[in-house]
Amino acid sequence: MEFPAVQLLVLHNMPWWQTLPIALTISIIFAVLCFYFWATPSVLKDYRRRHLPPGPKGLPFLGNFLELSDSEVVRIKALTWAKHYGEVFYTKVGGADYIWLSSPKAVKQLMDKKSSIYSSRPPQPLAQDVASAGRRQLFMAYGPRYRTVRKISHALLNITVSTGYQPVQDLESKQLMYDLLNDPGHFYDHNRRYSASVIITITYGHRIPSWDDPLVNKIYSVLANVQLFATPGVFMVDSFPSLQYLPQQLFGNWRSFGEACCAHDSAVYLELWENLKKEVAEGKANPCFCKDFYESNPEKIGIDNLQAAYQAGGLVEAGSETTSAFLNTILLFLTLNPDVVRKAQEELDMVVGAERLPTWEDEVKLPYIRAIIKETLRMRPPNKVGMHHAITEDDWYEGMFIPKGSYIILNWWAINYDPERFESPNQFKPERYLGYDLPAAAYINCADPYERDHVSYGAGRRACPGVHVAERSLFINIARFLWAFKISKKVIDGTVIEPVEDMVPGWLSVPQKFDCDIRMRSEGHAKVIRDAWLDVKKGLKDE
Ligand code: HEM
Repeated sequence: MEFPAVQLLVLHNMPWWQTLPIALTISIIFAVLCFYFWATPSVLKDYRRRHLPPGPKGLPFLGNFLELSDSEVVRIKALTWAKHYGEVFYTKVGGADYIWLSSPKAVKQLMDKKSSIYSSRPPQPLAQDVASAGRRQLFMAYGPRYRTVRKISHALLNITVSTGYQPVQDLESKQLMYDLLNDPGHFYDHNRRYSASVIITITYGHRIPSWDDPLVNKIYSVLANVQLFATPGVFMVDSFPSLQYLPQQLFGNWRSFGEACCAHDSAVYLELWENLKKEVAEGKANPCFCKDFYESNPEKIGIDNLQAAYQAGGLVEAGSETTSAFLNTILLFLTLNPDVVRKAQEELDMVVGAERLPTWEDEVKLPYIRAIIKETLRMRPPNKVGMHHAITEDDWYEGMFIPKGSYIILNWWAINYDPERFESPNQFKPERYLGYDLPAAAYINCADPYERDHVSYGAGRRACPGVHVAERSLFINIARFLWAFKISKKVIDGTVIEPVEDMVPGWLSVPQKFDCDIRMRSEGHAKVIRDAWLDVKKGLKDE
């Protein structure tokens, strides 16, 4: 036990300048420990934390960061932990508490019924404060500004207004079928063009007639930024928000990166917004959300120019890649499941016949098509992690303490894959949804949480306001696609090419490009598609 004493003696005999590095090291360790204890809640500071939900033990300082930082494996962990620890479990990243809601009941009781305190978003110094200049609705904390932007998006996307967008979706869907007929090899980008064109027409009043349109490049360059800075684990600062107070050089220069993203994204959105204002001034603006929004004088309700630009651009972000990812995922699952294609075509032939395209009026008579869409949403929720909300007050659930400020995660991988509700959950079986006669939007509000079809449109006050637009796009295109085309695995020189089933790296569940073979069912079907598109095209003044 004489070691410390010997050390002290040695230090004592050293000239003072030689003790400096040791003193510096000790000070840094002391400062880091003080910072950690200041930033990290503990049972010592709050005894109620003894009642936190159960969960996997994490490492000191890091908590469960390492297990949660790879977005490709989080969903597997999320499922395993839900099985092991139950419907509400706890993980930790640095000083942040993560509460995972893994049953329909917990989601209903907390996110839906107590939505006034479960509807914020966690702090994201990079993704929201710096890279989005605090203005992206999707990442915005609950508060007066959020309530204003939410009101705007709901006014634009509620069920009545959304019905008014059907002619836009009908027209774009006719072009999509025509493009698939003439160039089936590029189906992936045709679906993306469709989705971008619908939401850009609704928002800015301009179509995207081709995937090479320069506007698409601009918008997708913004989406690429979002995909990068929103992916958990890529930048430490959004997992450990208190790191924002330390020099950014220690953490990948996150601030400079965020500022560069913000400069780029703001320039894209401001240019679109300023062009729109000019069109309105010159009396040339087409009817669209931005025109009505600008004419309503957004400054009057506290929306500055940049917020207005992000409000419009944010809709395009939220509505384009999500919709096209699902269209492409459905085609992937159809390629892998020829029996499903056969059953869907039997239904379509019986209800629609071969002489005309399916329309929205057919939807109630096409339960199998609706079931295909629900089954895809169940199997591939829109992101790989789960949807993060944040709680703004302390709360309790069945004897478990939920501290204010916790990340509340809608664990859709566990809920949508629960074998008790969905037998053989890894199998694509649309039949399980026969009898679910309502659209997804109606199930979001159903009183019995176990009657909900899936949770892939979120929950509570943050649930997707674009659900009506999204569901109409998925229905009309999948019904028309299956009515018109055969789809199967590609065969080259007698060899069957298995389609890639993986998703692209990043946060969102976007399928990778994959091979499949798409052909017309008959010349009669091809003629209906050609006539439908050429007829609509005649009326388009911009082409
Ligand atoms: C299949 C397509 C889509 C899916 C699966 C989807 C799903 C989601 C989910 C899960 C959320 C977050 C919910 C939560 O935090 O609990 C969300 C938010 C949002 N979605 Fe969608 N969405 C889709 C399409 C659309 C479309 C087409 C639009 C616009 C036309 C849209 C607009 C929005 C907006 C504005 C938000 C932010 C809501 C907020 O934080 O207040 N979405 N969506």
